[in-house]
Amino acid sequence: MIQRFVEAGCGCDEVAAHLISIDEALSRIAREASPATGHETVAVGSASGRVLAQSVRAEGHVPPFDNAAMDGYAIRTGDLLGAGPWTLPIKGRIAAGQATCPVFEKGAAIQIFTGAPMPYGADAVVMQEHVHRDGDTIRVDHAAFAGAHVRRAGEDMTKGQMIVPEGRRLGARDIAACAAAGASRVRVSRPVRIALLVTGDEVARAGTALSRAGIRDVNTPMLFSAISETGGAECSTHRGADSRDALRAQITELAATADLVITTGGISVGEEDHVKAALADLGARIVFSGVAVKPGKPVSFGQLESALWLGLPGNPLSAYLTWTIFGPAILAALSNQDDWQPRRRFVVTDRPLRRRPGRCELRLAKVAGVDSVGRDIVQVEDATHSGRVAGLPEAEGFILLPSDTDSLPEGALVEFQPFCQR
Ligand SMILES: Nc1nc2c(c(=O)[nH]1)N[C@H]1C(S)=C(S)[C@@H](COP(=O)(O)OP(=O)(O)OC[C@H]3O[C@@H](n4cnc5c(N)ncnc54)[C@H](O)[C@@H]3O)O[C@H]1N2
Ligand code: MOO
Repeated sequence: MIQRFVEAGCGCDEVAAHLISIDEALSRIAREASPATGHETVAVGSASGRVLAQSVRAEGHVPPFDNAAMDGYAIRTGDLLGAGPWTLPIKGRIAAGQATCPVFEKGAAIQIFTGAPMPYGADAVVMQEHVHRDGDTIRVDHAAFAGAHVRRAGEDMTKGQMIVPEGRRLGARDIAACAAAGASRVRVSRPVRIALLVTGDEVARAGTALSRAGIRDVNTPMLFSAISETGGAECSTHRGADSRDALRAQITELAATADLVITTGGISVGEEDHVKAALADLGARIVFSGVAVKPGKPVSFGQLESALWLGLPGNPLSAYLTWTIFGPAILAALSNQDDWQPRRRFVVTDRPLRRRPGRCELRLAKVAGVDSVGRDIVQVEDATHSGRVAGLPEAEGFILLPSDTDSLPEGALVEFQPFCQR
């Protein structure tokens, strides 16, 4: 196993000692965020992204009965004794879904189709390609072993077997197993209620004309989509004004019903950055304010009454990357998901890298090959620009350059976090 050689995000920033590491911020989130209460029962087909609140066990054996794995003929291997070939009369036909089966007669065969129940007395299926059929008889040239092409009752799941444990955020693979186990409805945590408040007077609503100093709103659709990708949340979107009084009123209203209020923008040090001041006015408890990460330094987290608050920077790449690092951790805590952890792995760089040390730097990256010992080689951007998003569609994730690293040779081992985490 490869050991982590430097804690990701550790160390101090060159300008602000109050910045904490990514890992410290994640552990504060885990410590401070507790589950939003409430469960509900939903159809298994609609449960993608929801967190299971009650383990799913197999309600019966799966498959429930012995059945044919191939289209062919159900036979009794005891009838194929001595040297072949053997000729057997066909005495009946069983299709998948056919509940009443013809009685199997010793020395005979029943035509059978994939998924059809095995007739009592038969112990193997000979594929139709492996017999010569002539009217109502088949000629079998090769002996079959007992159990050939038969799927045994319970070979996939046995009655009562634990299939998906409580605390799992469900994806298609879990849903497949739940459905097979007979769980047509599942008990899940209620959706996390998120209010997304995007601030900035310069940010134009989608579909409106840009003023001379206006820019397109990236954060609203980007974060709404990122939240949907994780799943298990209902997200309302709101526009925030660049005014402390207005923000105070808006945040108060949103925090009254949301489990999590996410703000973007307005958390840096400028005179026009009013989000933190508004939260301070409201008596919010700040769990952290500033992380030694580049981009995304101002990212902040706290609690206001019963709602959590995640303050993301306005710069879209900063907002996206900090959401990717911290958002799923917060959603995991709120929805009682217990299998969440950052899925970082070690990869090697495709080129030498130089940078100014200070904060843990995130650089967009994509896997571009494999080295001679099987490690993924990632193609890394030369620099991180917090306001640029044109590189996002091609990126598969980002590497984390440790805070005290100023240069790395080509082929250096670095941590990589893929996008699309649940
Ligand atoms: N004097 C200093 N200035 C800044 C510092 C600092 O330490 N000292 N930190 C810089 C860093 S790092 C970041 S990150 C930003 C964070 O600023 P805010 O979170 O307060 O964000 P805003 O100032 O509101 O916006 C930053 C940038 O992003 C654009 N933006 C905002 N919202 C959207 C949106 N919905 N869609 C697209 N683009 C958006 C906004 O127009 C600004 O250009 O502060 C630095 N400054
Ligand atoms: O920390 Mo900021 O996100 O670099 O622009």
